[in-house]
Amino acid sequence: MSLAFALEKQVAISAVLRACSLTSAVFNKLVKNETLVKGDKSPVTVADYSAQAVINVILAQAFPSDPIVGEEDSADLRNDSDPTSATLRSRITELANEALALPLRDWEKAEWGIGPTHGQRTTSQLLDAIDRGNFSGARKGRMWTLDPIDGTKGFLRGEQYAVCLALIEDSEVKLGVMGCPNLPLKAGDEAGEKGCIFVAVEGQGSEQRPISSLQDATPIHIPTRPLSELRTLESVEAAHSSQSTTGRIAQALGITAAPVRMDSQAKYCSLARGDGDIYLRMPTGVGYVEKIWDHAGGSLLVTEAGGVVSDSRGQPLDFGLGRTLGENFGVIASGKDVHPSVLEAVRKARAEESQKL
Ligand SMILES: Nc1ncnc2c1ncn2[C@@H]1O[C@H](COP(=O)(O)O)[C@@H](O)[C@H]1OP(=O)(O)O
Ligand SMILES: [Mg+2]
Ligand SMILES: [Mg+2]
Ligand SMILES: [Mg+2]
Repeated sequence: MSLAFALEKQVAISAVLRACSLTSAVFNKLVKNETLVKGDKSPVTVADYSAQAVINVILAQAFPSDPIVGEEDSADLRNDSDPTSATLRSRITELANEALALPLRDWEKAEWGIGPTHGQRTTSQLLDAIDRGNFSGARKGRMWTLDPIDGTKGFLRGEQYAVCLALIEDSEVKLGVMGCPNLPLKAGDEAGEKGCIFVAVEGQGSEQRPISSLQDATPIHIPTRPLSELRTLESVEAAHSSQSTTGRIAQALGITAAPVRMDSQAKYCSLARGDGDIYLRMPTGVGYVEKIWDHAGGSLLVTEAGGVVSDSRGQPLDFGLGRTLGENFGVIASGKDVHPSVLEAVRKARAEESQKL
């Protein structure tokens, strides 16, 4: 008898790996006019669009009736009066076709829409594939959620980013697959091999595999450490999480080590394998609403590694509200044993901040 979600896991790993090979290749060749600035002022590159196209083509072929909540849409690419738009479209077509046509690994199946035997997809088919990600989310039923490049700013700096795909059923995350092409296999080993994929399935645990050697799955667990040795993990971008609030929380916990800052869900991955202990994401108060694709896979990876993920009030993240997590109360993730102390420190930090107002 095969384990639950065995096929979904294989397809998701294949899709994420193909997207990772694309994003790694693009980074070295990205030229200036291949980045757009979206309505919310965040950057998006040809790599984000083509990675979403690749993953959505594969999901559509393997699971044709599954809806997808994906970050990107093709609206900015369909502007016929803008010459940049045409350049981006042809680059995306080339990149996505290249990644889809890569040779099949021994466990991959051509019926997932991949491998050299499939013909080239047209630009129109690929833009439509990107737009398969326009599902609005739902409390009931099955859906995928995709962030083709989480941490686009990290990607552009040559630092951390993650290709993140998760399967949700009835608001619960069942499967998470995250590819981190720039993450060292061992924390801090910048000179060593980079490129990890993290996989979690509900009830089956969390694992890390080297991108270069996929068969070597290592189960990962959050270690137990004394409070005095804990390190916090937070965003590089001060606009994404209040560094003054996270500083107060760390202080209330008696943590003296500097925070480990990195972009993307690589923070959840680092926490799950014990490279940091407490992921703090505190609202900056400018009305940003967190999106489900930024937390679905990472939160399952942490819970399956023995941790707890909640908002800053201790409430579970709700993946059934639509494309967003609703009102932003932040995210707090850590090992089970320290989580209550972190929530207490959050309460203390908040009280101090309100006294200062
Ligand atoms: N103002 C904001 N506040 C919080 N998160 C944001 C904001 N703007 C963009 N993001 C998203 O936060 C995530 C990265 O945060 P971080 O790396 O700091 O953890 C990304 O998903 C990024 O989107 P994107 O996927 O476009 O990079
Ligand atoms: Mg983005
Ligand atoms: Mg993101
Ligand atoms: Mg993104």
